[in-house]
Amino acid sequence: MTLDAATTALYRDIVRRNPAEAEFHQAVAEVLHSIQPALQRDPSLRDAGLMERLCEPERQSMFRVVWTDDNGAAHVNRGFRVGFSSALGPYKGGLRFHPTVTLGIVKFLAFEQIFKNALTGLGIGAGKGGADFDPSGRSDGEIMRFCQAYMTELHRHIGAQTDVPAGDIGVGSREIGYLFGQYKRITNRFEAGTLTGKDLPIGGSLVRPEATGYGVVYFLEAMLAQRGQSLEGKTAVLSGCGNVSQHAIVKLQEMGATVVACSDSSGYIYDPAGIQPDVLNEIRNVRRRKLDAYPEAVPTAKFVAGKTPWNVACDIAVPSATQNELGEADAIALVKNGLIAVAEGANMPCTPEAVNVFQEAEIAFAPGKAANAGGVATSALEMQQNASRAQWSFPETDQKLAETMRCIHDICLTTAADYGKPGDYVTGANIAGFLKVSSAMNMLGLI
Ligand SMILES: NC(=O)C1=CN([C@@H]2O[C@H](COP(=O)(O)OP(=O)(O)OC[C@H]3O[C@@H](n4cnc5c(N)ncnc54)[C@H](O)[C@@H]3O)[C@@H](O)[C@H]2O)C=CC1
Ligand SMILES: O=C(O)CCC(=O)C(=O)O
Repeated sequence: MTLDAATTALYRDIVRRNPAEAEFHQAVAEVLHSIQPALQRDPSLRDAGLMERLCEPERQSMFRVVWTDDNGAAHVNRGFRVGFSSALGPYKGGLRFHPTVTLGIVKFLAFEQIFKNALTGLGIGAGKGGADFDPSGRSDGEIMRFCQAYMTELHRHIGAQTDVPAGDIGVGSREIGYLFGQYKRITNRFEAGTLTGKDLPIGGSLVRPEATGYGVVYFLEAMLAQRGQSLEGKTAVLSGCGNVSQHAIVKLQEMGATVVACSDSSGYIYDPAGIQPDVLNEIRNVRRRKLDAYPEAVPTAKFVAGKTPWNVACDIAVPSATQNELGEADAIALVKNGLIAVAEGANMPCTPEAVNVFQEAEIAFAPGKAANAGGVATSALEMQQNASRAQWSFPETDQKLAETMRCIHDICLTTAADYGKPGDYVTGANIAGFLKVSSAMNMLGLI
C-alpha cells in the first residue's frame, strides 16, 4: 500500500533527521506502510504527535568502552543503548557485540522491538544496545574485561524497572554472566531482574536459551496448520548456526523436518541426512570453531565456502543470522526450488524485495517481529521468576512459550484479516503491535 501524504512527509522527515541509518529507515518504512489501513480506519491515531513520538527514541546513549587485551594493550570501542519506548513496560531487548554495530543498527533493532514486545502481551517496552566490539578470536579473559568495561558505563542506564538488557549476536549466557557480575559489583545489589538470559545458578530461566529457536518453530507449526500442512517430512534450510539456529534445528527435527543446511559468516554446511545439533554445539559453543570443522566430524556433510545457503532446495527457509541477509535473487531461487514457508529467526533478515517475492508467490511468510518473539517473551518470564524468586520447570515454561507463540500467530492472522489482508502476517504483526502500543501511549498522556 502506498503512503498517504501525511505519512510520506513524516517518513521524509525521519530520513532527514536520522541520516546514514539505512536499516532504521527500512524498519520504519515497513511499519508505516503496514499500518496505513489502521490510520485510515481511525485518523485519531495521528493525534497528539503519536506517529512522530513512536518513531523517535525516548533515549539514546553512546559511550566509550576502554579495555585491555591479554598483552596489556588498550582498545577503544563504542557502546550503545537505545531506549525506544517504555509505554508498555521497562525497555527490553538484547545487546549485540559485532564490528558492524552502529547507532543506526541499534535503533532499527530497538524500533522492531516495540512491535514485537507489544505482541507478546507481557508488559515490556522496547530497547536494544551493543558495541562495535568483535568477540571472534578473543580469549575468555578478554571477553570478561570487555563486558566489565561496557557495564561500567551501562549500569547507570539500566535496572529491573527501567531497562532490562539480554543477549543478541555475540552475547550469550557467558557474556550476560560477566555483565551481571559487574553490575552487581558496582551497584552492591543482587538485582537479578536487571538482565535476562542468565545461567540458571545466577537467576536464569529454563527454556530461555532454547526460546527464540523453539518459538520460531512453534510459529511455523501454527502457520502451516493454517494451510492444512505440518512440518513432518519437510526439508528446511537455516542461516546462522548460533543461539537461534541451533535450537530451531533441534525443534524442527523433533517435529519431523530434516534440516539440510545451515551457515556462518564463512559459508554453509550441507548434509541431506540432516544437520546434527550435538556436533554443531560441540564445534560452535565448546570449541568455538567455524563451520568448516563440521565435515571433520560428519564426513557425509560438505562445507561450501563463501556462499549463503539459499540455493539449496527446501520446503522451509529460516533465516536466522542477521539483517538483510536474504535478497530478491535468493528469494526467487528459493521459490523456484519449491519453497512453501519462511519464518524469520533473525531481525529483518529478508530485504523488502525478498519479502515481496515471497508474498507475490503466496509463500507463508512470518516476519521476525512475530516469529522470533519467543526469546523476549521468555525473558519476560525470567523477569517474572526473578521478581518472585521462583524457578519454573522446563515443561511449564516451554508450555507458556508455546502458548505465547500460538497467541501471537492468531493475533497476526485475525488482525490481518480484519484489515483486509488475509494471510499477510507482516500487516497483521505491525498493526496489532501498533494498536497496542498506541493505546498505551494515549493513556499515558503527552510524554
Ligand atoms: N538470541 C535471541 O534470543 C534472539 C536473537 N534474534 C536475532 O537472531 C539473529 C541471530 O542471533 P543469535 O543466534 O542470538 O546470535 P549468535 O551470535 O548466537 O549467532 C549469530 C549467527 O549469525 C552468523 N552471523 C552473524 N553476522 C553475520 C553476517 N554478517 N553474515 C553472515 N552470518 C552472520 C554468525 O556466524 C552466527 O552463526 C540476530 O538477527 C538476532 O538479532 C532475535 C530474537 C531473539
Ligand atoms: O530477550 C531479550 O530481551 C532480547 C531479545 C532480543 O534482543 C530480540 O528479540 O531481538
